Amino acid sequence: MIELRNLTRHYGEVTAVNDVSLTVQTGQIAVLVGTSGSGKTTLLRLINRLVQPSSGQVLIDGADTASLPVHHLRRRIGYAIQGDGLFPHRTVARNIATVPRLLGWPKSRIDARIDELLALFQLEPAAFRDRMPHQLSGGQAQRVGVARALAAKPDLLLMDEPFGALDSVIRAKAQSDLRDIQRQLGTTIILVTHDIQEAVQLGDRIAVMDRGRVLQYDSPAQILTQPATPFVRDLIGPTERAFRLLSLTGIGPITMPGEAHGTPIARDATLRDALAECLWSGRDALPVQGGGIVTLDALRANAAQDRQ
Ligand SMILES: Nc1ncnc2c1ncn2[C@@H]1O[C@H](COP(=O)(O)OP(=O)(O)OP(=O)(O)O)[C@@H](O)[C@H]1O
Repeated sequence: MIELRNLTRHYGEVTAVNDVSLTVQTGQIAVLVGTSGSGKTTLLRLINRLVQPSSGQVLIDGADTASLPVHHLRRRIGYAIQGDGLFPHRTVARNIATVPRLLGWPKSRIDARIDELLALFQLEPAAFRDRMPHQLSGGQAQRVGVARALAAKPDLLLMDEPFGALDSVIRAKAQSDLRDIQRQLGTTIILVTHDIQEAVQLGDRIAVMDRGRVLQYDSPAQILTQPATPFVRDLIGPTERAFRLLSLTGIGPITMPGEAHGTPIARDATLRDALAECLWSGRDALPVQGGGIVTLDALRANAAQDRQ
């Protein structure tokens, strides 16, 4: 569990982070969103002490990080940044091995970990181990960057706009890969993004920041349906919120017995997918793969219920 207690950081006249307190449970993803200059990156860097707090504390599993040597802390906390940050003159394998080597892991353990992570990120180890970063696509380099951050099995992974440089197709894939990998490894993640949809899709909790303060720290559904301030409401986009909310729920709960025509929708589709398919194909009901149907009426009733 990560606890931030009254964290503040001043830069001269500017208060980049202003009295922030929040808790991230082990194995959860917390996403920091907010306008440019709201303090997201500074808050992230206060956690691994790339930036020193003016006041306040960071506790990991109850231990104040101020009492830990900085190098020890950085090895327990993975850090992945936009544009991957790979060392350009080191192979993929050497990049991933950076922290395990610092920790003095035996070579056999490091080699096994490199292959395990490459396979996890769907990069064939034999083909990618010895490549140089310039021989990777942007999406592949990004995955290697995240693999490197995870190499020494950190308690916590900090990610600063990790998918910012990717196109929307690769970005969606990288997001769902991250979710899967996070579930498999149980890593606690704190992630900064500008993209509200990314926050809604990835976050167990979302912290909305403005001028150094956290205005609301809640589940995506709470943020969407009960924005704490007009700023939060505007940031999540009043015209988009209905669709964002639909994207949080699978079709399972509204699937009912019945028959419908046309191409079936996947059983793990979201309510948003189902609505889009109804609108696109001009159907009032969709068959669901494996049996049952989803109707436009049920989608509408569900959306009305979520708003209450
Ligand atoms: N090293 C620094 N020296 C002086 N001011 C700084 C420094 N780092 C950040 N700031 C200021 O602190 C505030 C918060 O910056 P920060 O980078 O944390 O915001 P951000 O929300 O991550 O922004 P962005 O989304 O644009 O990356 C800004 O006003 C910024 O100018």
